[in-house]
Amino acid sequence: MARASGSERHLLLIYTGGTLGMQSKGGVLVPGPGLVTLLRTLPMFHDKEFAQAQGLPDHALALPPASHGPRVLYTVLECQPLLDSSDMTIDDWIRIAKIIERHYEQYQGFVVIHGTDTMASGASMLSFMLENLHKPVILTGAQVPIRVLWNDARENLLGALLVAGQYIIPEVCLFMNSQLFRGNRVTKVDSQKFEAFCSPNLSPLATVGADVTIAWDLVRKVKWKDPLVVHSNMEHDVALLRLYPGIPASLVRAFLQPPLKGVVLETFGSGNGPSKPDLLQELRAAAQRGLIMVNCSQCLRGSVTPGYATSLAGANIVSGLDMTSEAALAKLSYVLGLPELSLERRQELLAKDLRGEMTLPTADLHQSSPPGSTLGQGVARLFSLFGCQEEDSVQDAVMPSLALALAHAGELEALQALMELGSDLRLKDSNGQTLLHVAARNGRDGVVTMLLHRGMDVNARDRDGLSPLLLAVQGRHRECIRLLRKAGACLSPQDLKDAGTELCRLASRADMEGLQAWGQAGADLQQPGYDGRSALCVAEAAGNQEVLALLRNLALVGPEVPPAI
Ligand SMILES: NC(=O)C[C@H](N)C(=O)O
Repeated sequence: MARASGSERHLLLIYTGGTLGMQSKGGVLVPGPGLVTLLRTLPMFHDKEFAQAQGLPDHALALPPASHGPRVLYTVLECQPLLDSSDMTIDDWIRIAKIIERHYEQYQGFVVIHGTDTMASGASMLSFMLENLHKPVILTGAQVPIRVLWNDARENLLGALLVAGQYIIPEVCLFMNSQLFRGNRVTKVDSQKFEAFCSPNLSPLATVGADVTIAWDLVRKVKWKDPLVVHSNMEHDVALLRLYPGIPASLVRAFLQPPLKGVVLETFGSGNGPSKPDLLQELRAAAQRGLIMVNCSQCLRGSVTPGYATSLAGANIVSGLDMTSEAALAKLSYVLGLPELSLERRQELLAKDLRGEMTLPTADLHQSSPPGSTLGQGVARLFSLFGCQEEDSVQDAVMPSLALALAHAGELEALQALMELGSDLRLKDSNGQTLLHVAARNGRDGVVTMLLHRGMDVNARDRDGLSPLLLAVQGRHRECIRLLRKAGACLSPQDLKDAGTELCRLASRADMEGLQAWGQAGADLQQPGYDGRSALCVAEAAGNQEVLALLRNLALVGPEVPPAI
């Protein structure tokens, strides 16, 4: 695969099965092959013209351009066999982790199409298997197949591709119904509604509406120097046991027998269970045999706490705090799969927050905000997020949008800091506007000065043929016009011609400020408008002495600096 340019990001879309691509056979839904063929025919998933014009290889699909951010290209990898996620096992998730490992350097992000039934388990497993993840891995799926007219498949898939392609959220996530969740925090709560998942103890990492809102303070920080480690040695002999009122001790004993090595006990309320001596005795005996147990509540929200006499204390059970059962089982499988650790060390690891899967009681989530503007704070967060990493993927994906936003807001210092980090000065937004366009359009004198010092092309044109100078004139940003003119900005012959009609319009409205801006930019005040009359004629006909004086004055003084090109 060719290396994507700064304005493109290439993702791997791994299709494992699930309802999203299912077809009806004999009256029931079964995983269906050929998803890529369908995606190629849907304009929202493939911009054929762009692919042809760019000569993209056959395997690459291209999303249509988004309003901002890089173009997302993706390649589909269809797994064999495709599975209903109810048939998936730890080995299937290990296979997915290995696919990601194999293609890790080639792609800037990964989207995994997965059935929703066990997606929370899959996302949890993958989150522990993929240590030091630097790139987004987003699982998505659907409640209704993509081939059905009214479905959630298209929006889920498109949202997952866009988020993975445009933001560096270096976690295993789950995207459904416009929300991006941390993968090991979710659980499926609805078998029918599009809102199938909830993340009971952690807010979404991102929400996609008219805008994409990312909760950067929740996104996990990455140690960029540490390489990805894929843990494929997961323990299979782990299980979940849901307690219920009156559960017999004999049943618990039978369940906890070898080869079981770890169990997640799903307990009542804040981690409670029946305090019958025979039951507690079975738990203690299991712990003595070396069985590792984790206590997770059957409640969706809240945490396990040792507040009651019925809290199963003394049975050597690790508190799962606010973990979901899916995350706890995956964590057990991971921790028990780590080689050569003592039982105590494994229990210690289980009690730690390893992948953001649980909230430690002491965690201070309300750190004081850094000073400065909201945007400045965002940049500070980003800097802390990326630390001293050398990943060019950060520059490719985050920096362009951020730099444009900073130029727009006139955040000079933050923009300079971004430049030091290596942000590309030649970047453009989806309308082909440069940072200089954006700063000039918004009258950001400081940013314009800095960009001119850095040698930006002063006469660059956007897709509509507009230059920074024209945008500064339209905004009547006099200081920007002066700076640009001084740096050699000129109106083109076409600009000069088009200016005739605009000058007449301004003269008829006695818009002194507008006329001054055009005069300062070097417009020819004699230039006739569409009906052959010049601004001077218009002012004379209206008898507006003030406008006449201004126009004559401007005509006498002439353009300040270089003549028009
Ligand atoms: N909505 C779905 O994807 C359900 C399907 N049974 C699966 O998990 O594969």
